[in-house]
Amino acid sequence: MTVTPRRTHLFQNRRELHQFLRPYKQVAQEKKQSQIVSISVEVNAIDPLVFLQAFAKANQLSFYIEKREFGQEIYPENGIAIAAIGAVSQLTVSGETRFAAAKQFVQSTLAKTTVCGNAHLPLAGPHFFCSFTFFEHSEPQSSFPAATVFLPQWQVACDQQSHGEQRCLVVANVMLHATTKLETTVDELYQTWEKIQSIHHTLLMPAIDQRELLKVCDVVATQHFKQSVRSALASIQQETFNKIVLAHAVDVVSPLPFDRVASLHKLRQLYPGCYVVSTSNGRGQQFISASPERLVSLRNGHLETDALAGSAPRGQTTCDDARLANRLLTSAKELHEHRVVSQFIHQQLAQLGLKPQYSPLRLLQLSNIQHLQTPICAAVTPGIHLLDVVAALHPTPAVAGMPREIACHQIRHYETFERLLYAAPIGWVDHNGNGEFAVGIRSALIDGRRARLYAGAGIVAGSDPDRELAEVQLKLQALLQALV
Ligand SMILES: C=C(O[C@@H]1C=C(C(=O)O)C=C[C@H]1O)C(=O)O
Repeated sequence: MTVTPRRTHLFQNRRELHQFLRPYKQVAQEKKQSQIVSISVEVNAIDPLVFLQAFAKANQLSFYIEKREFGQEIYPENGIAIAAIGAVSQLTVSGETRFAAAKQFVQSTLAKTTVCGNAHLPLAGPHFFCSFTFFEHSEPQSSFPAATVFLPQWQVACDQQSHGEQRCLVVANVMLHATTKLETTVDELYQTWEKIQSIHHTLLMPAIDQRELLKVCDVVATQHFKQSVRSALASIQQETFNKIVLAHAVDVVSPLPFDRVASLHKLRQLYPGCYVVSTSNGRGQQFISASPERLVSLRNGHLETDALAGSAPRGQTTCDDARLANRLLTSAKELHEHRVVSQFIHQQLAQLGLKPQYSPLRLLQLSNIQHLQTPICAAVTPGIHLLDVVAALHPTPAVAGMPREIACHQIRHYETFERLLYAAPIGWVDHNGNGEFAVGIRSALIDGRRARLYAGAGIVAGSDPDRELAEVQLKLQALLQALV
Protein backbone atom coordinates (compact mmCIF):
# COMPACT_ATOMS: atom_id res chain seq x y z
CA MET A 1 0.00 0.00 0.00
CA THR A 2 1.36 3.40 -0.97
CA VAL A 3 0.25 6.57 0.76
CA THR A 4 0.37 9.83 -1.22
CA PRO A 5 -0.41 12.56 1.30
CA ARG A 6 -0.36 15.50 -1.17
CA ARG A 7 -3.34 16.94 -3.05
CA THR A 8 -6.02 17.17 -0.42
CA HIS A 9 -8.91 17.91 -2.77
CA LEU A 10 -8.68 15.75 -5.85
CA PHE A 11 -12.24 16.49 -6.93
CA GLN A 12 -11.51 20.21 -7.35
CA ASN A 13 -11.82 19.84 -11.11
CA ARG A 14 -12.15 17.10 -13.70
CA ARG A 15 -8.86 17.82 -15.46
CA GLU A 16 -6.79 17.61 -12.31
CA LEU A 17 -8.42 14.33 -11.36
CA HIS A 18 -7.65 12.98 -14.82
CA GLN A 19 -3.99 14.05 -14.57
CA PHE A 20 -3.69 12.55 -11.13
CA LEU A 21 -5.06 9.14 -12.18
CA ARG A 22 -3.13 8.84 -15.46
CA PRO A 23 0.18 7.58 -13.95
CA TYR A 24 -1.69 4.81 -12.09
CA LYS A 25 -3.21 3.61 -15.32
CA GLN A 26 0.31 3.55 -16.79
CA VAL A 27 1.50 1.43 -13.85
CA ALA A 28 -1.41 -0.94 -14.52
CA GLN A 29 -0.27 -1.21 -18.15
CA GLU A 30 3.40 -1.68 -17.33
CA LYS A 31 2.93 -4.16 -14.50
CA LYS A 32 -0.03 -5.84 -16.21
CA GLN A 33 -1.76 -5.60 -12.85
CA SER A 34 -4.81 -3.51 -12.01
CA GLN A 35 -4.22 -0.66 -9.58
CA ILE A 36 -6.61 0.80 -7.03
CA VAL A 37 -6.55 4.46 -6.07
CA SER A 38 -8.37 5.39 -2.87
CA ILE A 39 -9.25 9.08 -2.62
CA SER A 40 -10.47 10.55 0.68
CA VAL A 41 -12.01 14.01 0.84
CA GLU A 42 -13.36 15.79 3.89
CA VAL A 43 -16.83 17.24 3.21
CA ASN A 44 -19.60 19.13 4.97
CA ALA A 45 -21.88 16.99 7.11
CA ILE A 46 -23.89 14.34 5.24
CA ASP A 47 -25.97 11.75 7.06
CA PRO A 48 -24.50 8.45 5.75
CA LEU A 49 -27.99 6.93 5.92
CA VAL A 50 -29.28 9.58 3.53
CA PHE A 51 -26.39 8.72 1.22
CA LEU A 52 -27.40 5.04 1.40
CA GLN A 53 -30.99 5.93 0.61
CA ALA A 54 -30.02 8.12 -2.33
CA PHE A 55 -27.39 5.87 -3.91
CA ALA A 56 -27.81 2.17 -3.09
CA LYS A 57 -29.22 0.04 -5.91
CA ALA A 58 -30.75 -3.41 -5.51
CA ASN A 59 -28.14 -4.99 -7.80
CA GLN A 60 -25.15 -3.66 -5.82
CA LEU A 61 -23.49 -4.69 -2.60
CA SER A 62 -24.03 -2.15 0.14
CA PHE A 63 -23.26 -1.79 3.82
CA TYR A 64 -24.25 0.41 6.73
CA ILE A 65 -22.97 0.57 10.29
CA GLU A 66 -23.72 3.11 12.98
CA LYS A 67 -22.96 3.15 16.66
CA ARG A 68 -23.73 6.11 18.86
CA GLU A 69 -23.22 6.23 22.55
CA PHE A 70 -25.99 8.60 23.55
CA GLY A 71 -29.39 9.28 22.02
CA GLN A 72 -28.40 12.39 20.15
CA GLU A 73 -30.29 13.92 17.27
CA ILE A 74 -28.30 12.99 14.19
CA TYR A 75 -24.77 11.81 14.85
CA PRO A 76 -23.15 9.79 17.56
CA GLU A 77 -21.33 11.29 20.48
CA ASN A 78 -18.05 9.38 20.38
CA GLY A 79 -19.60 7.35 17.64
CA ILE A 80 -19.49 6.65 13.96
CA ALA A 81 -21.77 6.06 11.00
CA ILE A 82 -20.51 4.60 7.74
CA ALA A 83 -22.35 3.77 4.52
CA ALA A 84 -20.70 2.00 1.58
CA ILE A 85 -22.03 1.13 -1.85
CA GLY A 86 -20.86 -0.78 -4.92
CA ALA A 87 -17.75 -2.96 -5.01
CA VAL A 88 -14.49 -2.30 -6.83
CA SER A 89 -13.22 -5.61 -5.53
CA GLN A 90 -14.95 -8.39 -3.64
CA LEU A 91 -14.44 -11.85 -2.22
CA THR A 92 -17.04 -14.48 -1.46
CA VAL A 93 -15.77 -17.64 0.14
CA SER A 94 -16.92 -20.59 2.22
CA GLY A 95 -15.34 -23.10 4.60
CA GLU A 96 -13.21 -23.23 7.69
CA THR A 97 -10.50 -20.98 6.24
CA ARG A 98 -12.94 -18.17 5.43
CA PHE A 99 -11.50 -15.70 7.98
CA ALA A 100 -7.94 -16.39 6.80
CA ALA A 101 -9.09 -15.98 3.18
CA ALA A 102 -10.78 -12.68 4.10
CA LYS A 103 -7.56 -11.41 5.71
CA GLN A 104 -5.51 -12.51 2.69
CA PHE A 105 -7.95 -10.71 0.39
CA VAL A 106 -7.68 -7.49 2.40
CA GLN A 107 -3.88 -7.64 2.42
CA SER A 108 -3.47 -8.49 -1.27
CA THR A 109 -5.96 -5.77 -2.28
CA LEU A 110 -4.09 -3.21 -0.19
CA ALA A 111 -0.80 -4.22 -1.85
CA LYS A 112 -2.07 -2.75 -5.12
CA THR A 113 -3.78 0.29 -3.57
CA THR A 114 -2.56 3.87 -3.35
CA VAL A 115 -4.13 5.91 -0.57
CA CYS A 116 -4.38 9.63 -1.26
CA GLY A 117 -6.28 12.81 -0.37
CA ASN A 118 -7.11 13.49 3.31
CA ALA A 119 -5.65 10.08 4.14
CA HIS A 120 -4.47 10.94 7.66
CA LEU A 121 -7.96 11.62 9.04
CA PRO A 122 -9.92 9.02 11.01
CA LEU A 123 -12.37 7.14 8.74
CA ALA A 124 -10.24 8.01 5.68
CA GLY A 125 -8.68 5.48 3.33
CA PRO A 126 -9.89 2.15 2.03
CA HIS A 127 -12.27 0.23 4.30
CA PHE A 128 -13.28 -3.39 3.71
CA PHE A 129 -16.81 -4.34 4.68
CA CYS A 130 -17.30 -7.90 5.86
CA SER A 131 -20.22 -10.17 6.63
CA PHE A 132 -20.09 -13.82 7.64
CA THR A 133 -22.73 -16.45 8.18
CA PHE A 134 -23.01 -18.11 11.59
CA PHE A 135 -21.83 -21.47 10.24
CA GLU A 136 -18.70 -21.74 8.11
CA HIS A 137 -20.54 -23.39 5.22
CA SER A 138 -23.61 -21.92 3.59
CA GLU A 139 -25.95 -23.77 1.26
CA PRO A 140 -25.24 -23.08 -2.44
CA GLN A 141 -28.73 -21.57 -2.85
CA SER A 142 -28.36 -19.41 0.32
CA SER A 143 -28.98 -15.70 0.00
CA PHE A 144 -25.66 -14.86 1.70
CA PRO A 145 -22.32 -16.66 1.22
CA ALA A 146 -20.33 -17.87 4.25
CA ALA A 147 -18.06 -14.83 3.86
CA THR A 148 -18.38 -11.64 1.84
CA VAL A 149 -15.68 -8.96 1.90
CA PHE A 150 -15.77 -5.94 -0.36
CA LEU A 151 -13.96 -2.71 -1.03
CA PRO A 152 -16.71 -0.24 -1.97
CA GLN A 153 -16.76 2.20 -4.85
CA TRP A 154 -18.03 4.91 -2.53
CA GLN A 155 -18.04 5.35 1.19
CA VAL A 156 -19.48 8.15 3.30
CA ALA A 157 -18.46 8.20 6.96
CA CYS A 158 -19.07 10.57 9.85
CA ASP A 159 -17.73 10.58 13.34
CA GLN A 160 -18.38 12.75 16.30
CA GLN A 161 -15.81 13.37 19.00
CA SER A 162 -16.81 13.71 22.64
CA HIS A 163 -16.19 17.48 22.45
CA GLY A 164 -18.91 17.73 19.82
CA GLU A 165 -16.75 18.19 16.76
CA GLN A 166 -18.10 16.29 13.80
CA ARG A 167 -16.18 15.12 10.76
CA CYS A 168 -17.45 13.71 7.52
CA LEU A 169 -15.42 11.99 4.81
CA VAL A 170 -16.15 10.70 1.36
CA VAL A 171 -13.89 7.92 0.08
CA ALA A 172 -13.89 6.99 -3.61
CA ASN A 173 -12.03 3.81 -4.56
CA VAL A 174 -11.13 3.58 -8.23
CA MET A 175 -9.96 0.44 -10.01
CA LEU A 176 -7.69 1.12 -12.98
CA HIS A 177 -7.01 -1.68 -15.47
CA ALA A 178 -4.58 -1.54 -18.39
CA THR A 179 -7.62 -1.13 -20.67
CA THR A 180 -9.56 1.40 -18.55
CA LYS A 181 -10.96 4.33 -20.54
CA LEU A 182 -9.78 7.07 -18.23
CA GLU A 183 -12.09 9.74 -19.70
CA THR A 184 -15.17 7.64 -18.95
CA THR A 185 -13.91 6.69 -15.47
CA VAL A 186 -13.22 10.32 -14.57
CA ASP A 187 -16.63 11.42 -15.93
CA GLU A 188 -18.45 8.80 -13.87
CA LEU A 189 -16.47 9.61 -10.74
CA TYR A 190 -17.07 13.30 -11.13
CA GLN A 191 -20.79 12.93 -11.75
CA THR A 192 -21.23 10.80 -8.64
CA TRP A 193 -19.10 13.21 -6.63
CA GLU A 194 -21.34 16.11 -7.70
CA LYS A 195 -24.47 14.13 -6.83
CA ILE A 196 -23.08 13.37 -3.37
CA GLN A 197 -22.38 17.08 -2.89
CA SER A 198 -25.98 17.92 -3.74
CA ILE A 199 -27.56 15.47 -1.27
CA HIS A 200 -30.21 17.20 0.78
CA HIS A 201 -30.05 16.40 4.44
CA THR A 202 -33.25 14.65 5.35
CA LEU A 203 -34.40 11.07 5.09
CA LEU A 204 -37.50 10.23 3.10
CA MET A 205 -39.78 8.14 5.29
CA PRO A 206 -42.67 6.10 3.85
CA ALA A 207 -46.00 7.93 3.77
CA ILE A 208 -48.01 4.90 4.91
CA ASP A 209 -47.45 3.16 8.22
CA GLN A 210 -48.09 -0.46 7.33
CA ARG A 211 -47.24 -1.94 10.72
CA GLU A 212 -50.92 -2.58 11.53
CA LEU A 213 -51.14 -4.67 8.37
CA LEU A 214 -48.17 -6.94 9.01
CA LYS A 215 -48.82 -10.69 9.18
CA VAL A 216 -46.51 -12.42 11.64
CA CYS A 217 -46.13 -16.17 11.89
CA ASP A 218 -43.71 -18.48 13.70
CA VAL A 219 -41.33 -20.36 11.40
CA VAL A 220 -41.66 -23.33 13.74
CA ALA A 221 -44.29 -23.68 16.47
CA THR A 222 -43.37 -22.12 19.82
CA GLN A 223 -44.12 -25.58 21.28
CA HIS A 224 -41.19 -26.89 19.23
CA PHE A 225 -38.90 -24.22 20.74
CA LYS A 226 -39.99 -25.14 24.27
CA GLN A 227 -39.53 -28.83 23.50
CA SER A 228 -35.99 -28.10 22.26
CA VAL A 229 -35.24 -26.25 25.50
CA ARG A 230 -36.49 -29.25 27.53
CA SER A 231 -34.42 -31.65 25.47
CA ALA A 232 -31.33 -29.40 25.76
CA LEU A 233 -31.83 -29.26 29.54
CA ALA A 234 -31.79 -33.08 29.64
CA SER A 235 -28.49 -33.05 27.71
CA ILE A 236 -27.08 -30.44 30.12
CA GLN A 237 -28.04 -32.69 33.02
CA GLN A 238 -26.26 -35.60 31.31
CA GLU A 239 -23.26 -33.26 30.85
CA THR A 240 -23.25 -33.55 27.04
CA PHE A 241 -22.73 -29.76 27.06
CA ASN A 242 -23.24 -27.07 29.68
CA LYS A 243 -24.71 -24.23 27.62
CA ILE A 244 -26.52 -23.92 24.30
CA VAL A 245 -28.08 -20.89 22.61
CA LEU A 246 -31.32 -21.80 20.85
CA ALA A 247 -32.91 -19.43 18.37
CA HIS A 248 -36.46 -18.95 17.19
CA ALA A 249 -37.55 -17.22 13.98
CA VAL A 250 -40.73 -15.52 12.79
CA ASP A 251 -41.76 -14.62 9.26
CA VAL A 252 -43.40 -11.26 8.64
CA VAL A 253 -45.27 -10.38 5.46
CA SER A 254 -46.39 -6.87 4.59
CA PRO A 255 -48.61 -5.46 1.81
CA LEU A 256 -45.71 -3.31 0.49
CA PRO A 257 -41.97 -4.00 0.24
CA PHE A 258 -40.09 -3.24 3.44
CA ASP A 259 -38.07 -0.04 3.42
CA ARG A 260 -34.60 -0.91 4.71
CA VAL A 261 -33.38 2.64 5.21
CA ALA A 262 -36.54 3.74 7.03
CA SER A 263 -36.25 0.65 9.26
CA LEU A 264 -32.60 1.46 10.02
CA HIS A 265 -33.59 5.00 10.91
CA LYS A 266 -36.21 3.67 13.34
CA LEU A 267 -33.69 1.26 14.81
CA ARG A 268 -31.17 4.03 15.48
CA GLN A 269 -33.84 6.06 17.22
CA LEU A 270 -35.15 3.14 19.29
CA TYR A 271 -31.76 1.61 20.22
CA PRO A 272 -29.24 4.46 20.35
CA GLY A 273 -26.54 2.45 22.16
CA CYS A 274 -26.68 -0.48 19.73
CA TYR A 275 -24.86 -1.21 16.52
CA VAL A 276 -27.31 -0.47 13.73
CA VAL A 277 -26.00 -2.56 10.86
CA SER A 278 -27.12 -3.61 7.41
CA THR A 279 -25.74 -5.30 4.35
CA SER A 280 -27.27 -6.27 1.04
CA ASN A 281 -26.18 -9.06 -1.28
CA GLY A 282 -26.76 -7.29 -4.62
CA ARG A 283 -29.56 -9.73 -5.43
CA GLY A 284 -32.35 -7.97 -3.56
CA GLN A 285 -31.93 -9.48 -0.09
CA GLN A 286 -30.94 -7.31 2.85
CA PHE A 287 -29.88 -8.05 6.38
CA ILE A 288 -30.55 -5.56 9.19
CA SER A 289 -29.64 -5.69 12.85
CA ALA A 290 -29.78 -3.56 16.00
CA SER A 291 -27.22 -5.41 18.04
CA PRO A 292 -26.13 -4.60 21.58
CA GLU A 293 -23.21 -7.02 21.21
CA ARG A 294 -19.70 -6.03 20.17
CA LEU A 295 -17.62 -8.94 18.97
CA VAL A 296 -14.42 -6.91 18.83
CA SER A 297 -13.08 -3.47 17.98
CA LEU A 298 -9.46 -2.54 17.34
CA ARG A 299 -8.06 1.01 17.32
CA ASN A 300 -4.35 1.71 17.20
CA GLY A 301 -3.43 -1.54 18.92
CA HIS A 302 -6.16 -1.28 21.58
CA LEU A 303 -8.66 -4.13 21.46
CA GLU A 304 -12.08 -4.04 23.09
CA THR A 305 -14.64 -6.79 23.34
CA ASP A 306 -17.57 -7.63 25.62
CA ALA A 307 -18.95 -10.66 27.33
CA LEU A 308 -22.71 -10.15 26.96
CA ALA A 309 -25.05 -12.80 28.32
CA GLY A 310 -27.79 -12.97 30.91
CA SER A 311 -31.04 -11.11 30.27
CA ALA A 312 -34.10 -9.64 31.96
CA PRO A 313 -36.96 -7.45 30.75
CA ARG A 314 -37.06 -3.73 31.67
CA GLY A 315 -39.63 -2.88 34.35
CA GLN A 316 -42.77 -0.80 33.80
CA THR A 317 -41.90 1.43 36.76
CA THR A 318 -38.54 2.59 38.19
CA CYS A 319 -39.11 0.37 41.19
CA ASP A 320 -39.99 -2.66 39.08
CA ASP A 321 -37.01 -1.99 36.81
CA ALA A 322 -34.62 -1.87 39.77
CA ARG A 323 -36.08 -5.13 41.12
CA LEU A 324 -35.55 -6.87 37.77
CA ALA A 325 -32.03 -5.43 37.46
CA ASN A 326 -31.15 -6.57 40.95
CA ARG A 327 -32.50 -10.04 40.31
CA LEU A 328 -30.44 -10.26 37.11
CA LEU A 329 -27.25 -9.14 38.89
CA THR A 330 -27.67 -11.70 41.67
CA SER A 331 -29.17 -14.70 39.83
CA ALA A 332 -26.81 -17.71 40.04
CA LYS A 333 -28.22 -19.04 36.76
CA GLU A 334 -27.72 -15.76 34.85
CA LEU A 335 -24.26 -15.25 36.35
CA HIS A 336 -23.24 -18.77 35.33
CA GLU A 337 -24.55 -18.15 31.78
CA HIS A 338 -22.47 -14.96 31.70
CA ARG A 339 -19.31 -16.49 33.19
CA VAL A 340 -19.22 -19.19 30.49
CA VAL A 341 -18.87 -16.39 27.93
CA SER A 342 -16.27 -14.29 29.76
CA GLN A 343 -14.10 -17.36 30.50
CA PHE A 344 -14.24 -18.42 26.86
CA ILE A 345 -13.19 -14.96 25.64
CA HIS A 346 -10.31 -14.97 28.10
CA GLN A 347 -9.14 -18.37 26.88
CA GLN A 348 -9.34 -17.40 23.19
CA LEU A 349 -7.52 -14.09 23.66
CA ALA A 350 -4.84 -15.76 25.80
CA GLN A 351 -4.31 -18.33 23.03
CA LEU A 352 -3.52 -15.45 20.68
CA GLY A 353 -0.87 -14.33 23.20
CA LEU A 354 -2.92 -11.38 24.52
CA LYS A 355 -3.39 -10.38 28.15
CA PRO A 356 -7.07 -9.48 28.56
CA GLN A 357 -8.10 -7.04 31.28
CA TYR A 358 -11.61 -7.14 32.68
CA SER A 359 -13.77 -4.23 33.81
CA PRO A 360 -16.33 -4.97 36.54
CA LEU A 361 -19.58 -6.67 35.57
CA ARG A 362 -22.30 -4.12 34.73
CA LEU A 363 -25.79 -3.81 33.31
CA LEU A 364 -26.41 -2.89 29.69
CA GLN A 365 -29.91 -1.43 29.64
CA LEU A 366 -31.78 -1.17 26.33
CA SER A 367 -35.30 0.18 25.94
CA ASN A 368 -36.98 -3.22 26.23
CA ILE A 369 -34.37 -5.54 27.78
CA GLN A 370 -31.30 -5.50 30.02
CA HIS A 371 -28.19 -7.68 29.92
CA LEU A 372 -25.16 -8.55 32.00
CA GLN A 373 -22.06 -7.10 30.35
CA THR A 374 -18.34 -7.37 31.09
CA PRO A 375 -16.13 -5.05 28.99
CA ILE A 376 -12.76 -6.62 28.19
CA CYS A 377 -9.72 -4.94 26.65
CA ALA A 378 -6.20 -5.91 25.60
CA ALA A 379 -3.15 -4.45 23.91
CA VAL A 380 -2.57 -6.06 20.52
CA THR A 381 0.85 -6.65 18.99
CA PRO A 382 1.23 -5.66 15.30
CA GLY A 383 1.43 -9.27 14.05
CA ILE A 384 -2.19 -9.94 15.01
CA HIS A 385 -4.83 -8.92 12.48
CA LEU A 386 -8.37 -7.97 13.49
CA LEU A 387 -9.70 -10.88 11.41
CA ASP A 388 -7.47 -13.27 13.41
CA VAL A 389 -9.32 -12.13 16.52
CA VAL A 390 -12.71 -12.45 14.80
CA ALA A 391 -11.75 -16.02 13.79
CA ALA A 392 -10.74 -16.87 17.35
CA LEU A 393 -13.86 -15.43 18.99
CA HIS A 394 -16.69 -16.43 16.66
CA PRO A 395 -18.97 -17.95 17.75
CA THR A 396 -18.73 -17.12 21.45
CA PRO A 397 -20.92 -19.03 23.92
CA ALA A 398 -23.17 -15.92 23.98
CA VAL A 399 -24.61 -17.12 20.66
CA ALA A 400 -23.50 -20.79 20.42
CA GLY A 401 -22.82 -22.55 23.73
CA MET A 402 -20.15 -24.55 25.48
CA PRO A 403 -18.28 -26.71 24.52
CA ARG A 404 -18.51 -24.82 21.27
CA GLU A 405 -18.29 -27.65 18.70
CA ILE A 406 -20.87 -29.81 20.48
CA ALA A 407 -23.20 -26.82 20.94
CA CYS A 408 -22.94 -25.89 17.25
CA HIS A 409 -23.68 -29.45 16.22
CA GLN A 410 -26.74 -29.52 18.49
CA ILE A 411 -27.96 -26.14 17.19
CA ARG A 412 -28.16 -27.68 13.71
CA HIS A 413 -30.16 -30.53 15.19
CA TYR A 414 -32.65 -28.35 17.08
CA GLU A 415 -33.09 -25.42 14.70
CA THR A 416 -34.90 -26.29 11.50
CA PHE A 417 -34.11 -22.98 9.76
CA GLU A 418 -30.77 -21.59 8.53
CA ARG A 419 -29.18 -18.98 10.79
CA LEU A 420 -27.45 -17.30 7.82
CA LEU A 421 -26.08 -13.93 9.05
CA TYR A 422 -27.95 -14.12 12.37
CA ALA A 423 -25.55 -14.11 15.37
CA ALA A 424 -22.50 -13.84 13.11
CA PRO A 425 -19.70 -11.26 12.74
CA ILE A 426 -20.51 -8.18 10.70
CA GLY A 427 -18.22 -5.16 10.44
CA TRP A 428 -15.25 -3.54 8.76
CA VAL A 429 -11.48 -3.35 8.74
CA ASP A 430 -9.48 -0.46 7.30
CA HIS A 431 -6.07 0.00 5.66
CA ASN A 432 -4.39 0.56 9.04
CA GLY A 433 -5.83 -2.64 10.51
CA ASN A 434 -8.36 -0.77 12.65
CA GLY A 435 -11.97 -1.86 12.60
CA GLU A 436 -15.02 -3.07 14.41
CA PHE A 437 -17.28 -6.12 14.35
CA ALA A 438 -20.71 -6.54 15.89
CA VAL A 439 -22.56 -9.81 16.46
CA GLY A 440 -25.60 -9.79 14.16
CA ILE A 441 -28.29 -10.50 16.76
CA ARG A 442 -31.74 -8.78 17.00
CA SER A 443 -31.74 -9.10 13.27
CA ALA A 444 -33.87 -9.71 10.20
CA LEU A 445 -33.42 -10.82 6.63
CA ILE A 446 -35.54 -8.72 4.29
CA ASP A 447 -36.62 -9.93 0.88
CA GLY A 448 -39.15 -7.56 -0.69
CA ARG A 449 -42.42 -7.87 1.23
CA ARG A 450 -41.06 -10.66 3.43
CA ALA A 451 -38.82 -10.52 6.45
CA ARG A 452 -37.51 -13.28 8.68
CA LEU A 453 -36.68 -12.17 12.24
CA TYR A 454 -34.33 -14.10 14.53
CA ALA A 455 -33.65 -14.15 18.26
CA GLY A 456 -32.18 -16.65 20.68
CA ALA A 457 -31.60 -17.35 24.33
CA GLY A 458 -28.86 -19.10 26.29
CA ILE A 459 -29.95 -22.34 27.94
CA VAL A 460 -28.08 -23.50 31.05
CA ALA A 461 -29.00 -25.66 34.06
CA GLY A 462 -31.91 -23.90 35.74
CA SER A 463 -33.43 -22.46 32.53
CA ASP A 464 -37.20 -22.57 32.27
CA PRO A 465 -38.76 -23.23 28.81
CA ASP A 466 -41.58 -20.68 29.28
CA ARG A 467 -39.20 -17.98 30.45
CA GLU A 468 -36.76 -18.65 27.60
CA LEU A 469 -39.60 -18.39 25.09
CA ALA A 470 -40.72 -15.11 26.70
CA GLU A 471 -37.13 -13.80 26.45
CA VAL A 472 -36.88 -14.72 22.77
CA GLN A 473 -40.24 -13.08 22.05
CA LEU A 474 -39.11 -9.93 23.83
CA LYS A 475 -35.93 -9.85 21.73
CA LEU A 476 -37.97 -10.33 18.54
CA GLN A 477 -39.91 -7.19 19.40
CA ALA A 478 -36.75 -5.15 18.80
CA LEU A 479 -37.00 -5.65 15.05
CA LEU A 480 -40.76 -6.02 14.85
CA GLN A 481 -41.22 -2.50 16.21
CA ALA A 482 -38.85 -1.03 13.64
CA LEU A 483 -39.89 -2.73 10.39
CA VAL A 484 -41.50 -0.28 8.01
C1 LIG B 1 -28.70 -14.83 21.17
C2 LIG B 1 -29.15 -13.60 21.43
O1 LIG B 1 -28.69 -12.84 22.47
C3 LIG B 1 -27.61 -13.29 23.26
C4 LIG B 1 -28.07 -14.07 24.40
C5 LIG B 1 -28.32 -13.50 25.63
C6 LIG B 1 -28.91 -14.31 26.74
O2 LIG B 1 -29.20 -15.49 26.53
O3 LIG B 1 -29.11 -13.79 27.85
C7 LIG B 1 -28.01 -12.15 25.86
C8 LIG B 1 -27.39 -11.43 24.90
C9 LIG B 1 -26.85 -12.06 23.70
O4 LIG B 1 -25.54 -12.45 23.93
C10 LIG B 1 -30.18 -12.95 20.59
O5 LIG B 1 -30.56 -11.82 20.89
O6 LIG B 1 -30.62 -13.56 19.61
